[in-house]
Amino acid sequence: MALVVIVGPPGSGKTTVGRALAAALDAPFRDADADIADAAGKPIPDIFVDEGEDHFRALEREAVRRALAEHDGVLALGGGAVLAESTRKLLADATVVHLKVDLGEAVKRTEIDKGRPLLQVNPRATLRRLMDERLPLYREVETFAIDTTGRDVDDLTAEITAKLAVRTVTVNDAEQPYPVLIGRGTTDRLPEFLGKASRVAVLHTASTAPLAERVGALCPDGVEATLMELPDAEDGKTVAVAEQVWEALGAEGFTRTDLVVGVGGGAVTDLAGFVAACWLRGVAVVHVPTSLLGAVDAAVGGKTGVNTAAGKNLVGAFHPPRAVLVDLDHFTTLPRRDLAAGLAEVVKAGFISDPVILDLVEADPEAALDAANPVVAELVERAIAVKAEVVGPDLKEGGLRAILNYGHTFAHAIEKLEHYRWRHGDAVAVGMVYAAHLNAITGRVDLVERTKSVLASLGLPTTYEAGRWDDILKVMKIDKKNVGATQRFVLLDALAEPVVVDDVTADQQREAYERLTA
Ligand SMILES: NC(=O)c1ccc[n+]([C@@H]2O[C@H](COP(=O)([O-])OP(=O)(O)OC[C@H]3O[C@@H](n4cnc5c(N)ncnc54)[C@H](O)[C@@H]3O)[C@@H](O)[C@H]2O)c1
Ligand SMILES: O=C(O)C(=O)C[C@@H](O)[C@H](O)[C@H](O)COP(=O)(O)O
Repeated sequence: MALVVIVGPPGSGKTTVGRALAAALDAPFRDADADIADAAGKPIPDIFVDEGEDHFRALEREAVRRALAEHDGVLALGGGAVLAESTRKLLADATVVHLKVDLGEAVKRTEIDKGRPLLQVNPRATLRRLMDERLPLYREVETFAIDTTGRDVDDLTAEITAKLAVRTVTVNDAEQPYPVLIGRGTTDRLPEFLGKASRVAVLHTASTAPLAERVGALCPDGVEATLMELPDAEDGKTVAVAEQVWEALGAEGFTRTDLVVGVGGGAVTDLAGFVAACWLRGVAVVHVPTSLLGAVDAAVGGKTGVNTAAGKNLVGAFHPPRAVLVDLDHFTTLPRRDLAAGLAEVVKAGFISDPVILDLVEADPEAALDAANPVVAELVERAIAVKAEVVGPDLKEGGLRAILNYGHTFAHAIEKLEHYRWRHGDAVAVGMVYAAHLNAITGRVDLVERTKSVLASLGLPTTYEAGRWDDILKVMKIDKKNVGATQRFVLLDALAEPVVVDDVTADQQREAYERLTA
């Protein structure tokens, strides 16, 4: 395992929690204070008495340097170890857990311990001074912080273990690479991505209001969070709603260094990204997707936009986020139908690039529909990895990115004809069946049955109303992929071999519709 370092003030529980964490991770535990005492051949209070604090700090720097180089497991540092700049530099690349505790509880936890030389006289005042002095240094080195006040060791260990399991996919955007954090509790990492913001606009809907409150509360003193509630789903993805948000930003005096945070499904993150792209010609946006679809698709890649009378997503901008915090805990409140809709885009990633996704879903569709099942984490990470590989080199859809539109030509037509009342993922599911028929009709690959069966196993629709071909064709003719009057489709030459083609005839298109609706 990789090294995990525990820091924090006296009484925060570094040794106790460190030991429990090591046991939970089945990894060795090491205590830097014990190393110092071993090296000196006497207990730490005796070092303070005999040689003084400066000598102790020199021993500590060396003990920590050695432990960081040698140890592979959990390492607890003494409370003052971060005072050394050389130690803080060494911690820059490590995973550092900062244990916090409030003063009253720290006093209680330390008062019976006579092994703490700095706390022998006036412990409360001394602890307060040490905590005030060292807090900025713990913050400087922390990967994340956990408040231990009033909590038991098992509870703390479970939270730290979950936070350590966070995976990061980096989107190598040409202008500014950005991280997509995937795991449980990633929402709490927001403070790392505030930059120089003194104002944060948290955009959300009624369904994500409690979470938006929590996100606002993560902003430290000096950073003012304003919550802005949007109409739900596609009703929020309009120019009129964007304009209301811009007016609110103006009233707040929102500047170029301030930050927009989108907390919600794909509709919220699309709107939040669009608002951020246009305000002052571009301010930073961080996405906290709360739907599966938002996490695996909408929040990643920098496509932002609104719907207009002309069609779906026809007005928008490419505006990559500063970071995406995919918190798997949020999916547990998603209705099954919305989980399934998100899985439609996951399955799309399987067909265009990563067939292991299809194998996983086919092996156990019910597990894929259970937000608490570990397979969901794997599916999410795989789908995001597919998206990151595509949008990194091609933000503006100059070529490769079009493959992400597999199934979407027909899907966007359904969405428009249904006045955006269909779930996006449902429409994409039907669109992929249409694309599968086109693959077969144009002599490429026959994945029709596999497509229908994997989607149906998730409870997704695989067919559409008959008798609407003329309306559908009309909408497909204004698809964004088209070049002039030439329609372009994303098809598959084989599984995971997508291709963008411009020679699908009118008869083939109609035939695919007939087969879809038969
Ligand atoms: N920008 C892109 O690259 C991209 C990619 C895919 C989709 N999209 C867009 O994303 C939108 C679809 O996203 P969506 O499927 O998330 O729809 P959505 O945002 O409308 O959310 C679906 C429903 O789930 C609710 N919801 C969200 N999170 C919840 C939670 N944790 N618990 C309970 N309810 C919750 C919402 O309030 C909403 O009612 C479409 O507008 C689509 O065009 C954009
Ligand atoms: O990110 C992309 O590029 C995609 O095409 C992802 C699609 O899954 C997504 O539905 C996107 O909203 C479609 O974009 P659009 O440009 O076709 O509106």
